[in-house]
Amino acid sequence: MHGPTRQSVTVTDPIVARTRDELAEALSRGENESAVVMTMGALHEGHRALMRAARDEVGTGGTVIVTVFVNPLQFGPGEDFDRYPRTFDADRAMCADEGVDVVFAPATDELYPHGEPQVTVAPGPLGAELEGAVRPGHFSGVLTVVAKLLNLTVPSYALFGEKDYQQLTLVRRMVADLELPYEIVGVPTVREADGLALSSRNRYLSAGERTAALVLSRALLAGADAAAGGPDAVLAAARAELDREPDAVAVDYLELRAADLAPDPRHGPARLLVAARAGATRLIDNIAVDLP
Ligand SMILES: Nc1ncnc2c1ncn2[C@@H]1O[C@H](COP(=O)(O)OP(=O)(O)OP(=O)(O)O)[C@@H](O)[C@H]1O
Ligand SMILES: CC(C)(CO)[C@@H](O)C(=O)[O-]
Ligand code: BAL
Repeated sequence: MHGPTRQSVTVTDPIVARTRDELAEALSRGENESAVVMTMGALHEGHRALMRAARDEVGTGGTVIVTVFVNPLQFGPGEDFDRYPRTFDADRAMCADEGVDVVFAPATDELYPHGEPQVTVAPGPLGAELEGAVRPGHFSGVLTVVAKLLNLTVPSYALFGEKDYQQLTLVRRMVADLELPYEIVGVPTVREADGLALSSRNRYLSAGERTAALVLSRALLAGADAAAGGPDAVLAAARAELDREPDAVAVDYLELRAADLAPDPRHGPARLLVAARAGATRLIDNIAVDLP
């Protein structure tokens, strides 16, 4: 009898492209479909889910690209651009683990060689609501860099997490309104076992703030569970959960929107969204709600 044999797994390092020329050279090697996952680095299991979904889209013969770029254009003054976690070695290791083919990690002046761009993408009215109301200019910065990264990576698919639901919605709208030839794929939110949505910013939280932050997912679940009672019941149930611990977090908004984020949904698929600060850390989360 033979004992168990250990299967050896070969992990191939992805090509790391720092310039647009290196990216073009790396992409010229792949002949099949490609998929891109755009990130700001500090990768976690949510990003891993996006990489796996990307691989599912293109298969083993396709090319999976991960971009790592902390985009200054989407940060306002006083936000955390300077202290945003930069963990490139660990990020590259996760990409290798997931069989990612190409990591595009440009410096700021590679992507913005003429400084701040003169021509940017206007996100429309939704860009000034919810996150956009708290972070003016944020979605113009996001959509501008997403458009640039789409056009540099030229993927068949681009994957975005539902955790940033407004971002996903606006990216879909940009692609539709500007006739961009890319398919946008949304990926469900990955959570810790206790419900907290994974986020690179979770690492800013103290133990007490992390516990306090759990009120967000509890409020969303309470809201979704109350869907049979209609929109007012959803909001009341979520609000009651937040009010149970008034000092846990400082809520920026709790809103129920249609699935496309139009205001005041009455029936059908809707989305309950929340944003709050736990200490100095801003967190967002959302959940699907099925209104009768
Ligand atoms: N928990 C998650 N589940 C699924 N997708 C996620 C999750 N967290 C982030 N993503 C997605 O990963 C992509 C890159 O996001 P990003 O690098 O900003 O990570 P993040 O954790 O959202 O960081 P931040 O803390 O800055 O919000 C986005 O499409 C985002 O929606
Ligand atoms: C899409 C994105 C990578 C653009 O900088 C960023 O907004 C993010 O990480 O969600
Ligand atoms: N995850 C969204 C990017 C940002 O907060 O700037």
